[in-house]
Amino acid sequence: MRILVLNAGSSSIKFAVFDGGLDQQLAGMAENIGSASRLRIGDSVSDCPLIDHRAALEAILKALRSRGISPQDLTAAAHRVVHGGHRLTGPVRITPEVRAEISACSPLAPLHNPHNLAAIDTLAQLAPELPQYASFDTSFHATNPDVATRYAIPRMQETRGIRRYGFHGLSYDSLVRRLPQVSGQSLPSRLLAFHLGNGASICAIHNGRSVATTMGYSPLDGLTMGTRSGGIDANAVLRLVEENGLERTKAILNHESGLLGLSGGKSDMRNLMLDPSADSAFAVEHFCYWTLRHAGSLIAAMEGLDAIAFTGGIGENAIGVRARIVRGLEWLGARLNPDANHARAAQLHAATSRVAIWAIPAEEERMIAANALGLMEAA
Ligand SMILES: Nc1ncnc2c1ncn2[C@@H]1O[C@H](COP(=O)(O)OP(=O)(O)O)[C@@H](O)[C@H]1O
Ligand SMILES: CC(=O)OP(=O)(O)O
Ligand SMILES: [Mg+2]
Repeated sequence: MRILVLNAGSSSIKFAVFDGGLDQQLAGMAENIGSASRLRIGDSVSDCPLIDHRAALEAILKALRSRGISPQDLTAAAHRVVHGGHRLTGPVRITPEVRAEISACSPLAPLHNPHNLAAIDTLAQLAPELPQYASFDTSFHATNPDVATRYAIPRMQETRGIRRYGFHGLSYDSLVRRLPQVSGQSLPSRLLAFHLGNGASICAIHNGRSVATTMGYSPLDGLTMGTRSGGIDANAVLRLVEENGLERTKAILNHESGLLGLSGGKSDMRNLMLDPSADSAFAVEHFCYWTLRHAGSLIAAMEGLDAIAFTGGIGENAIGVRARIVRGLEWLGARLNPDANHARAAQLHAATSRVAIWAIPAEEERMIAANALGLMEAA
C-alpha cells in the first residue's frame, strides 16, 4: 500500500508517501514557487527554478520516479482541496461529479483550488486507473453556528453561497488529534489555534469543535498574510474595482498585498525578520497586531481561553513572532518560557502561565492520508 499525498498551498506543494499503517515513507516540498524556489526531499534541498505549480508538480513526480516511485506504483493519491463549498463537507473519492464541484469552487479560492485541480488532472492523465481522494480545508468548520457563518446580507445572497466557510481545517483537525498525544493531557476545553503560514488564520476550538474562525467566504479574510490583505472594508474593495477593474483588483488583494505590500517586496517571514528596514519591521508588527486583534474576537466567541497552539511555517518556527503574540495576551495571564521558545520545544508556557501554550507541527498530509485510508477501508 502506497498513498501519495499532495498538499498544494498558495506558495508551495507539500508531498508525502504513506504506507498502509500510515507510516511516512518519504516527504518533501517545493517551496517559494514562482520566486527563489527550492525542492526539498527528506534532508536534501536543491535550488530549482519552478515558475508555477505545474512545473513544481512535474519536478516532484520526477524526483519520486528517481526514488523508484512512479504514479503506476501507487495504491491511491490523496489531495488537499482548499474549498469544498457547502456540498463537499467531508473526505470523498474523486469522481467526475466531485471534480466538477471542486472546479465550481475555484472562484472562491483562486490561489488554491486551481492548483489542487491541476494536480488531480495531471495524475489522472499519467495513471487513469489510480483512485484519487480529496479532503477539504473547509470541512472542520461545518460545526460553526449560523450566527458565525452568516454575513448580515439579504438571505437571497446567502442561499447563493455568500457566507463564511473558514479554511486550514485539515491543519486544525490534525492539531485536535495531535495535541493530547504531545501534551499527555486531554484536549483543553477552550483552545485558540493559530495556523500561521503564508496563508494565516486563527480558529476558536471549543470542546474539540470549531466554533469560529477568521477566514470567511474565501481565504482572503482575517489576518494579514504573505500576499493577501486580510480583512478590508467591502467599500474599499468596490473603490479598487472602480479604479482598477475586477481582474487587477483580484491580483492586488490576493498577490500584492499583506506582508509583501506593506514591506514593499517581501512576503516571506524569514526574510522579513532578517531585514533591518523600517517597512519590513512595520509589516511584521502589522501581522502580529492584527493577529492579536482577531484573537480577542475569537476568545470572546469561546467566552474565555484555556490554551493556545501555534502551527504552520511561521507558528512553528518564527520565535520572535510567537513571543510578540504571547506578549499581547499577557493580560489574560499567558506567559511564555523564553528558553522553550528558543529551543523550539512543543510546550512553550512558563510554570506561572494561566494559559497553556503549545507549538505543534501542522500534519495536514497525515490527516489527508488517514482520511483516504478510512474511505478505502470502508469501501
Ligand atoms: N525558520 C523560520 N523562521 C521564520 N519564518 C519561517 C521559518 N520557516 C518558515 N517560515 C515562514 O513560514 C511561511 C510559510 O509557511 P507554510 O505553512 O509553509 O506556508 P504555505 O503552506 O501557506 O505555503 C513563510 O512566511 C516562511 O518564511
Ligand atoms: C487556505 C490557505 O490559506 O492555505 P495556505 O496557507 O496553504 O495558503
Ligand atoms: Mg499551508
